Amino acid sequence: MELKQNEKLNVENILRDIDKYRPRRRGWTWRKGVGEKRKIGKFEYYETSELLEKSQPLPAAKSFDEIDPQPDSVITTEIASGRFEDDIRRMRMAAWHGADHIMVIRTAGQSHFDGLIEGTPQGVGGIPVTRKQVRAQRKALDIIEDEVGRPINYHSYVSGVAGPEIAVMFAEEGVNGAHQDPQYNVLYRNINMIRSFVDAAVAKKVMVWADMAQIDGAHNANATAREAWKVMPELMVQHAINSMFSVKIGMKKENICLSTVPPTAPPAPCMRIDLPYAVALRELFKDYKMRAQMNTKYMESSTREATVTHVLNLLISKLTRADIQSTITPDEGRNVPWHIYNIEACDTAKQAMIGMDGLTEMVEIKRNDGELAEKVRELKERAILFMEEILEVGGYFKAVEEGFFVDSGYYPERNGDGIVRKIDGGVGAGTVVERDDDYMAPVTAHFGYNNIAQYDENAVDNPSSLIDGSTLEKPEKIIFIDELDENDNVYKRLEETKELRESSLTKPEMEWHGDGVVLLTLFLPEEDRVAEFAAIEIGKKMGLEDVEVINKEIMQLAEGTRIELKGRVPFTIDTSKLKIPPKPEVMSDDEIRKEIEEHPMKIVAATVGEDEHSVGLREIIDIKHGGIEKYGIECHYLGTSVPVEKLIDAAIEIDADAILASTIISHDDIHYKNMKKLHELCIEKGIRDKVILLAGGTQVSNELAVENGVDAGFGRGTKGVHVATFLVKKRREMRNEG
Ligand SMILES: Cc1ncc(COP(=O)(O)O)c(/C=N/CC[C@H](N)C(=O)O)c1O
Repeated sequence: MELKQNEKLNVENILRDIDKYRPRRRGWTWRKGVGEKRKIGKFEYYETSELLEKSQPLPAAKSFDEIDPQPDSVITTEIASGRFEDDIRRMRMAAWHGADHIMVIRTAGQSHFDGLIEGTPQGVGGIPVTRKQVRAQRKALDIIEDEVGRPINYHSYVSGVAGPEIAVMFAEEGVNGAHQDPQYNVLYRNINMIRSFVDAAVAKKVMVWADMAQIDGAHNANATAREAWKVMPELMVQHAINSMFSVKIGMKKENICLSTVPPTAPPAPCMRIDLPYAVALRELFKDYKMRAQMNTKYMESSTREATVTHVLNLLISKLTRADIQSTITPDEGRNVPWHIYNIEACDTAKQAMIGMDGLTEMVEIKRNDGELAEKVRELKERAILFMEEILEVGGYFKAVEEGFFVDSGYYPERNGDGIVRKIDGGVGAGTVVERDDDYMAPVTAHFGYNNIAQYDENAVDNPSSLIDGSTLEKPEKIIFIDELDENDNVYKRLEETKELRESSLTKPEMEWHGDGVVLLTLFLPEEDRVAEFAAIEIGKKMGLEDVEVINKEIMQLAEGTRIELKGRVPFTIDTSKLKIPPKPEVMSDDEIRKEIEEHPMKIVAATVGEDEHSVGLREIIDIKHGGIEKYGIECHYLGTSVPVEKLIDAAIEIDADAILASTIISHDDIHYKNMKKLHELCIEKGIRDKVILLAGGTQVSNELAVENGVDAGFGRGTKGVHVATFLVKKRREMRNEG
């Protein structure tokens, strides 16, 4: 299957023969071309990776020859709608916007499932990670990565009481990365610590076989702590525990990624708190990879505020190191992430990192003296003291029993309110049993005593040879279960949205195909409670259903409130009935230049009426902005607030081929009234059939301009080439008629 950029990804094709799909590779892929300087467009870049074959550049790229430089860090987007089939389209959007690490959140509470879930049930706040859903998404990512031209890493979570089973399924299905950190089970899911660490050892051993990248769970302490900056010493200890445990299991350090989050956010002086921590961490763990997370703790419902915080987080990444730059959607503080915000998050990371390309060639941090040096040293000392105290009390399990972790004190200060777990408590307590002497498991990547020799000396290094290969060698041995629930499955869900896929009907969506959700931003000159309830009324009167205010920001307590409202539209739009005007044709620069050389052209131009705006017209004329002068057209610019009469007299005086009237102000439709006046006065003066009349401005529509007598109207986004093309074509038409 190959994707065509102007065709939608067909989910049914992905599901077809899904039971026969095999992953194309194992393990994690870092970006290529990192460390090489490269010229992209007119610029030299120091810290980029190879370009994509296909991608969606930033909006401003239209002023820079549509270049789309790719940062050197892998960029992550987290996807969590609960319907994997809808998420596949979002993955494609994210890949086009530069994401090459797709992290799929699991459905709420899957950590407590003590086995694999099968089929394709719908999830909540994430998908129930099942073999079929993983397989379908990895298969989809194969064709998406072929389309954009860069490998994409697929990632989810190995945790909970079914950790080892998930790890094996991920290894079988070609998953490229996973969170794995037994501390997560213990602290946040209250799973018995002995069970968690034994499971983690088994799971990590399988992840080593699959060459998966591992992300730890330290960021959770940041998110859980009362005051996030207080747990900085502890975070380094948590990183150390999981990293060294992983090394002991055989995981290579370049696959061990520390999940590090800048702990604070404005209005705290966050750079002075977060930067020392980032420096200390990277120095202590210089042989490991850094997975820079963006702050999720201090995110409210303002996407703007979250984005600014995230740009500050990216500055820290650029000043220190980020092998993986994970993005958090700016709407995570208000709903399960929507497509548009996954893409905003990817663009924020790409835009900021490319904008800061090579920054440290000019700016370096004051590492050896002053506040930073003191803070770095202090953080390292606190972390080492913390680790030493763990050893003193008898090790990690004892320390957890004594509530060492996520205490609200800034270690060694302790407030006694840390998370306490008992060695013999929690989910799965007492479920770890000693292996019998004759225990043997004929499987690959087995952790611990396997006693193979007593069965076959030759199989010691290859236990699965006893059963002619395990599923890791013989994927045909995998038991693929298609569906378990005749109602809660992808086919039923696809039935619901079939009409939107197979007809010309369409609906807006934010999270799921056909959900009808739209987002409105409005301002009400009321205090926030009044504004909130007035906004809901407005949404209802507009015919929206399930109207909900998802963000409100006080502009001033009495003067007014900014509201963001979401609601559902109950209707569809039939795209076959839309009247879509043809895109303006554009001639090539050479073609236009040749025509003007053979038939010189003169124009007069001005901003008419009482209108002082000149920028737009200058962009259309001036050679600097790619204006029409660059084709050799002789332009006579009369300035701003020029009366229509004066503009016509000038055109007559130089025998102009065309008059360009710019008109930005649109109060009381003055722009169309000036166009009508221009047209009628040219008729009065007897030149209307000899001169081309063009009008332009941000509020101008071609239909209304032509209705008011001019030959064409040019609105927002018009470039010189559009105007020059029209002038050449219209004059040819007039010459043929003449
Ligand atoms: C080490 C670890 N294991 C498992 C899970 C998930 O496990 P459940 O299925 O119990 O939710 C997590 C979750 N972290 C949140 C993702 C964060 N937004 C991130 O980008 O890292 C985790 O950190």
